[in-house]
Parts: sequence; C-alpha cells; structure tokens
Amino acid sequence: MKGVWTVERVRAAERRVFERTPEATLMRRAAFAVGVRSAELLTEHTGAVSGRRVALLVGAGNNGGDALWAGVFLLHRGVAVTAALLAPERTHAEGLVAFRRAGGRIVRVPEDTEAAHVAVSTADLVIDGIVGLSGRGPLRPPAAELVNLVTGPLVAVDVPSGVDPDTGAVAGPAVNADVTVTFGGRKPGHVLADGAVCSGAVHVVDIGLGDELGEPDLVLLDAADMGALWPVPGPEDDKYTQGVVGVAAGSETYPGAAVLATGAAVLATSGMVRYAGPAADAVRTRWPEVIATGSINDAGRVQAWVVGPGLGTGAAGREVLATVLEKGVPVCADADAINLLAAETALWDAREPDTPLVLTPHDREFARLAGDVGDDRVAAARRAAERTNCVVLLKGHSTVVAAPDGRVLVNRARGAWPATAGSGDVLSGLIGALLASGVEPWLAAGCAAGVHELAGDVAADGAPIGASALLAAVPDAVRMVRAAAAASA
Ligand SMILES: NC(=O)C1=CN([C@@H]2O[C@H](COP(=O)(O)OP(=O)(O)OC[C@H]3O[C@@H](n4cnc5c(N)ncnc54)[C@H](OP(=O)(O)O)[C@@H]3O)[C@@H](O)[C@H]2O)[C@@H](O)CC1
Ligand SMILES: Nc1ncnc2c1ncn2[C@@H]1O[C@H](COP(=O)(O)OP(=O)(O)O)[C@@H](O)[C@H]1O
Ligand SMILES: [K+]
Repeated sequence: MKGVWTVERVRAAERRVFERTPEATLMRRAAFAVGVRSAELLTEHTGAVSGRRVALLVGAGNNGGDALWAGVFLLHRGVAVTAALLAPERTHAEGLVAFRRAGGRIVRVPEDTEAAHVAVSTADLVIDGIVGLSGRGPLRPPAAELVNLVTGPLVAVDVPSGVDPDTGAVAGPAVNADVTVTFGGRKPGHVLADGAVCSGAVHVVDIGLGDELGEPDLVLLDAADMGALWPVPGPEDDKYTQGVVGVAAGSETYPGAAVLATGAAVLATSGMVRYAGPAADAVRTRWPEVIATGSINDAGRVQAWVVGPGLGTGAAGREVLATVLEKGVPVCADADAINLLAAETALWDAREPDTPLVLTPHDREFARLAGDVGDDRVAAARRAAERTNCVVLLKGHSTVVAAPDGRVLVNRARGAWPATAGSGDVLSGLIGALLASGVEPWLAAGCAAGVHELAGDVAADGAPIGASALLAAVPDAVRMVRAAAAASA
C-alpha cells in the first residue's frame, strides 16, 4: 500500500525533523530531486540538458525557493535558466542569492511581464514553484496568464499550483503538470478529484520526513496488493467453498444491468453465481453457468448479495432490497438500491445489524443519500460511512472508499474510459464476488475498484469501449494484478 498524508500531517512531521535537520538541508534535498527529474525530462524531450532553456515560475514561499535551488542545479548543468518572480518582494531570499550567483536570469512580474511571457513560451521546460502546501484557491491572474503560455513539459514542485493540496479541488485556473515531484509522501491533492489529473506522473522523493509521517491518512492499493487479495481456489475447494454470489438486479426495462453485474461475478472468482429477478432468461442466455431464478424467494443460499443495478425503485424493487438486507450476509448495494435506501429510512431497519453493507454511489446517488459531495470527497465519504455504518465507495475518476471506522483508500484512474454506461453494474458484481469470498468489505470494494479501472484501461487501449468490453477484460486485469503480486513476493 502507498500512503497519502494531509498538509497538517506533513507540517507536523516537518516540525519534528527541523529539530535535528536545518530547514535549508531539507530544501536542498527537495530541490535537488526537482533538478534531477527536470534534467531527465529535458533529455527525454530534447535529447540534451546543456544549452537548453528552462523557465521557473517562482511564488512567494518555500515552493518558489525549491524552484530557485533546482534552477541553480540546472545552471550548473549548462542550462539557461530564467526565473519569473511573481511576488518579487517576498521571494525566497537565499534561493534568489544562490540563483543570481550561479548566473540565472531574473524577470519580475508585473514589471517585466513581456519578458516573462517570452521566457515561458520559449522554454524547453517549465518548473512550477508558484505555490505548494500553503496554496489556497486557483492561480491568480498573472500566474494563470504565464501558465497558459507553457508549451514544453511542465514540472510541478510538490503540488501543481491552483490545486487544493488536501482535497484536489480546482476552482479555476491551475497548473496541468506532466510530472509532480513531491516530498516525503503523496498528498491528497495528487490522488483526488481534478488534482489527480493536474498532477500528471507523481514522483515521491525521500527527503528525510519518512518515519515522522506516521500512519497515512489515506492509502492507495497497488497492483501487487490487489493481486495478493484476489481470491484463488485451493486444492480443497469446490464450487461452494469459495463463496457463492447472489445477484438481485435488473428489471423488464433494464435486463442488461443484470447481465453485466452477474457476468462480473462470474469472471471475478470461480465458484458459483446465483441470479434472482425478472432478467433470468437474459442472464441464462449470456451466462449459462449461472443458476438463475425469477424470484428472490427461490434464490437459495449465498455468501453475499449484489442488489440494485437496474432494479427500479417501485414496490417490487423495494421488496427485493428488504429481502436481501434481511439475509444476514454481506451486501453490495448499488444504483436503485441506494436510491431506495435514500428515499425510505425504514428500509435500513431490514438490515441485520452489523452485517457488512457496501454502498457504491456516484455523486448524484450520494447527494440523495447523504447530501452534496462538495469539494472534500474524502470527508464526505468518511462522514457517510460513519453515519450509515457502511463501507461507502464514492465513484469518479478517483474512487474514494471509506470504512465506518474512518479508514479511507483511493483508486486513482489512469484514464476516463470506464466512464461508460453499465460500467458501474460491472463494478458491483466484482465487489459482490469478493465479499462472497470473504475479503474484508473495505478492501473488497477497493480491490474491485482497482481491477475494474484496470480492466477499463486494458480494454480501451486508446479507443472508446462499452461496459461489455470492460467486463471481458476483467480476467486480463486479474492476471495482471496476480502477476504483480507474484513479482513482489
Ligand atoms: N514539507 C517539507 O518538508 C518541505 C517543504 N518544502 C517546500 O515548502 C513548500 C511550502 O512552502 P510555504 O509554506 O512557504 O508556502 P508556499 O506553498 O510556497 O506558498 C507561499 C505563498 O503563496 C501564496 N499563495 C497561496 N495560494 C496561492 C495561489 N493560489 N496563487 C498564488 N499564490 C498563492 C500565499 O501567500 P499570500 O500571497 O496569500 O500571502 C502563500 O503563503 C512546500 O510545498 C515545498 O515545496 C521544501 O522546501 C522542503 C521541505
Ligand atoms: N471520469 C472518470 N474516469 C474514470 N472512471 C470513471 C469516471 N467517471 C466514472 N467512472 C467510473 O465508471 C463507473 C460508472 O459507474 P455508474 O455511474 O454507476 O454507471 P452505470 O450506472 O451506467 O453503470 C464507476 O466505476 C466510476 O468510478
Ligand atoms: K507548485
């Protein structure tokens, strides 16, 4: 697992480290890493370092100081570096002296705006040291104008400026980085909301904060974690011992949701899948291995239920949901099951206390259930999980999974191809399969989200896909995470 730490936690660690290591030492380590990564990018993009042009965007604080010291490193490598000072009276003093001494060129904004425009638009690479951990709100106008002129690769120092470091929210102009070099550990802004996209490839550098950071605020599962968690049958297993999945989904109007959710359960684990509902014929035709029946009351025993996709919110859907919640086994409730739970509080009483319930809302379903998501997706999911005593998986480009005890994991998508109709139905089937296999609900939801997103990426391979193609790529995605686990064992 990879950790993610909030600004408050990073600041606390920083204070403890400053007691034994001077601030300047930490800044040099940070800046050195920015310089090295920038030199690598120059080589990748232009074939050389020496003789190339780099522009620094330098704000009022230590983030600008990092950029200036990175500039010193690049000057020593023969790069022509221009620093555009956006708050000339508050520029990091030592960094500026060192930069001048190393032969760097300085332009002041707003006085030399024209020169700054030329430097940025003709640079082979631009370093964003406008603002870092103290950043609030969008880029201010002079910085936003300069960022708009960037054509070469853009390296953000610590956090792309204009992105809220703690929530990833972007409320206006922001830096869209190719690479973000960050220190000690990832920040929420790198993995959440629009910040996940603005950060580009995140490169974490050890500057000595490591042990002082403590337990992370959020975690990311990597492929090896998912591969290690994915259920695999053993020699003693048969079709029942691996956990039977039940799917209560679909309706006369939406049989496809049933076919997709059931198919995901079939492909996620071996063992057995049961289906109960009005789409039994459609499910049987597409997935002959599924034991399908028309009524929830004839469904037989299962170890976990998936309920909701395409279910409808009428009396029949309500009855199915209440029946499933009373079964006393883990449940993944998606789509109309969430809408029903949001509309009718009495339905919660049907739930066997303490049986795990995983809710998988998108933003609009979340709003019905627990109010507007707002800018802080982690706080919203955490609050809802605590209040409902459920695992809450909040869908999106970055999927946030909160457990009732406050643990949160995030899955940051590689691309947006999984944003296709029916893709959520596939996700719910995957979660149900992992729940039935006995994977802990919070990890089951996180692991399913990761494999789902990977399957979307693999299936798309650069072209649009439908949910059926995403579903068909699930076995490839499972093979990939299992291979990653085997490689890291
Ligand atoms: N953690 C670590 O261990 C280490 C951290 N280090 C580095 O220190 C950085 C944090 O530095 P920092 O605290 O000096 O503040 P920083 O982010 O540069 O902001 C400066 C000022 O910008 C302003 N401002 C705010 N929002 C703005 C906006 N939207 N657009 C424009 N301006 C905006 C605001 O001032 P205002 O103008 O509002 O008065 C704010 O005070 C950190 O990210 C990392 O790079 C490393 O050096 C070594 C080890
Ligand atoms: N911009 C995006 N980038 C990556 N994944 C996305 C994006 N938007 C949505 N997704 C994913 O696509 C799926 C959509 O689910 P959902 O909204 O329930 O669709 P449906 O109801 O049509 O099945 C979720 O897994 C979600 O995380
Ligand atoms: K920055």
